[in-house]
Amino acid sequence: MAMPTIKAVRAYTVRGGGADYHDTQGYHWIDDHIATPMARYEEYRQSRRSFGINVLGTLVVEVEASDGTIGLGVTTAGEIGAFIVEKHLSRFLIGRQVTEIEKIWDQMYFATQFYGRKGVVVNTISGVDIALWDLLGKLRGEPVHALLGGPVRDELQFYATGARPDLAKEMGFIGGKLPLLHGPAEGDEGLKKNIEKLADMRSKVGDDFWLMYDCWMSLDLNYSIRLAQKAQEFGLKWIEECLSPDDYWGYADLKRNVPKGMLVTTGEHEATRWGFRMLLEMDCCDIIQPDVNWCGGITELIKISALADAHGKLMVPHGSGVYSYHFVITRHNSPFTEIIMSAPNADEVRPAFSPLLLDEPVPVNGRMKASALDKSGFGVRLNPEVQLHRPYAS
Ligand SMILES: C[C@H](O)[C@H](O)CC(=O)C(=O)O
Ligand SMILES: [Mg+2]
Repeated sequence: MAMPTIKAVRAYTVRGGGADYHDTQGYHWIDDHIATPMARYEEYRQSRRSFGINVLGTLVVEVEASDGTIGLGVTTAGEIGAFIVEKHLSRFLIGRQVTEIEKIWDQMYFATQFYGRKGVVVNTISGVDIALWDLLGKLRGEPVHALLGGPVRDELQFYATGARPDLAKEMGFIGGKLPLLHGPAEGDEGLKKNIEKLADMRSKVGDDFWLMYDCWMSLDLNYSIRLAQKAQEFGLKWIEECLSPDDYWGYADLKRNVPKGMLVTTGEHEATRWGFRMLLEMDCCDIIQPDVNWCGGITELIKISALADAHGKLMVPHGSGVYSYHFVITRHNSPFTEIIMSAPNADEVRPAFSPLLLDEPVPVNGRMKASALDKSGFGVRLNPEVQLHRPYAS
């Protein structure tokens, strides 16, 4: 079957929410005194926005085929990403068959390797890759999950990340992941408060509900082990992203030293098959958590997921809403998935990319039927009311 070719690539930026879920305004639990690597500086401890966690903003990529069909991808990369798409990556797309996804990925990655490999460049590649999968699905009239081999189960199960696991339990989720509030710079007093918070939440949710701590790269090995040991009494299911993503050796040590039964997870700031190969071969964790928006997109996630499977590990993606759902439903080693509670008080379920995308399905009672994903491509569209800016139109 002759497929259309790619006729245009457009990159837009958006402020105030969308893919960059840290790009919030006013009070939001996600910006409220959370432990970070910058919390060693008192002036950056209270708010993550104070050190620029929201500086990138959202990148929207549109890839248009010769028949006018448009594939859409969004990610965290903002204006830098828009520059990379329009000035560098578009040359690997214009005039190509829309089915050339693997070759386009390879060319985007190796052409940017001298200034890329991880971070904002791979976020940007991910956004383009997602738009290509969306376009292919739309042209074939199939959901992306069908292109990936189809569902292996009838529904997705979710845990919720946010400040209120007690409310998440009432909403039907299988677990709640709390942000760790205090890091090593706040000493033993902070450690005590972290444990009190967990104990309080455990008393509210009962014994059978999963509770996890997200440490967002903010700890050192010793603090992580002490936290894990003290948290065991309160049934902490996993301890997440304790250390710098570059400290593979520290993660391997941590995994050997947490209490038996407690899981170590990481990977949301890791990228590509090579980064995840390090985590897997060095036995750094029990669950890897690539973010589809940041790890290289769907094309790279296929490889990362297979590597994890071959190592007997689970792959439970970080965030990325509908882009994760289409993948998770197709893989046995991804038995559940995450939703980050984007409501400021974590008291209601909102679509991950709201208000930027329309038609994104949300879990109901902590679950989502596979049939909710049965639309062409990723089944989402841009909200016409959201203002887009195209800084580098070529
Ligand atoms: C809550 C965490 O600090 C972060 O904002 C989100 C995250 O790491 C996760 O959902 O995982
Ligand atoms: Mg995390």
